[in-house]
Amino acid sequence: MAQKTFITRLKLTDFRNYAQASLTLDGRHVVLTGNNGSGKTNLMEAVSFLSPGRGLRRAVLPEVARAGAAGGFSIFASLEGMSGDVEMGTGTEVQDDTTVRRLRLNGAPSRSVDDLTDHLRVLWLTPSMDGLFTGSSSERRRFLDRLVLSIDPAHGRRASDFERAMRSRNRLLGEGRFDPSWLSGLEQQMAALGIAMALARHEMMRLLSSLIDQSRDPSGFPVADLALAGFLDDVGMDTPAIDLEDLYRERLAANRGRDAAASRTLEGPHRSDLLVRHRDKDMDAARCSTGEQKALLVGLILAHAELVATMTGFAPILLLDEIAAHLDEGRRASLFDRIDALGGQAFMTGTDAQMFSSLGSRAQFVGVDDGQLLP
Ligand SMILES: Nc1ncnc2c1ncn2[C@@H]1O[C@H](COP(=O)(O)OP(=O)(O)OP(=O)(O)O)[C@@H](O)[C@H]1O
Repeated sequence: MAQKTFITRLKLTDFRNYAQASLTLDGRHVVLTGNNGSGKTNLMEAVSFLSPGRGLRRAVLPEVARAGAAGGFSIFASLEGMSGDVEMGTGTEVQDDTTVRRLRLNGAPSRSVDDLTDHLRVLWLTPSMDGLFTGSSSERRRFLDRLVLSIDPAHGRRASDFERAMRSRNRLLGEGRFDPSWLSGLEQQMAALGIAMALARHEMMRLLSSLIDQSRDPSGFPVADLALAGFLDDVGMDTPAIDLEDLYRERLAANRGRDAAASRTLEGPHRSDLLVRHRDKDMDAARCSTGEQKALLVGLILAHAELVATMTGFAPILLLDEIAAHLDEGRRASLFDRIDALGGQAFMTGTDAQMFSSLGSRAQFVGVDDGQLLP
């Protein structure tokens, strides 16, 4: 059984609609209830900032600090993490009109927010992800990359380095500078990084699919069949990585003219798509009903949380925004049982505490009222 990671204390300053707020937690699940617009999702967003990136809303950093606050925001958390007890402090500072993210671990400044992954994995599901299957492939790629990142933290660096090399290549091609020595260097980098990204995504799919196949889900969330498409579909990812790299590099070199005409690189991991099918209905997720899509997504997130727990040995922190809405009592109860069985700390929100009654003493209930926390 995976060990638990959990937050014991949280303190927010000038974060969204919170001027000052603090919360002491005892390791149980946390149910946040309150009216619309009271600050439930904001609190979850604060927890999501305890992982690299821009949080569960993919926020533009300057917009996160409380409107009217003089500087940036700050979040302090004490937690029992993957490397023992740790104090985390993160937030923003405004320097010369630029907002920069800061991180302190146990009081010492940290080089990079990526260091957060030494201590904690935070996964989330929010209503804004409801359109994942019908939305653009870029949203599904981002979703997939977040899944990969939680078991392979180097994935984020690979993806941003690939993007940088691709942008440079696009710029050279756009300016008509076909100098092979520059282009070859960039294409070499793109091939190494792009194939590493694609292999990491495929490995994630393989692990998640096998876990989904093995687990018999008593809560009845539908089984999803997962596949990747859109990059090197004609080759197959079981080809040795070195051959895949050579092949992709050769294709980039051969397609310079075509890419220059299109003003972008037409082949690469930036064009991949995650394909999800409802197994029992044998139907593309995008064609399933809204409720079925939501159920597929919940099933995927829970399977992913189980995978993270298995791979890291630590159950992740889960942020589940409005997860209980639209579920009947029986389904809700089995969902809570499955969340509980993960062995981690889950934060859940809803407007009505009654909806979470079957959690009983397994959860701490916290009221949220206009940027105030009422434990
Ligand atoms: N930077 C900010 N400064 C001050 N207030 C903000 C800021 N950003 C968002 N808000 C406010 O936070 C509130 C939204 O909070 P949040 O999304 O957490 O609500 P919620 O409790 O999850 O509501 P719902 O049940 O409707 O989802 C809104 O009133 C919004 O105006």
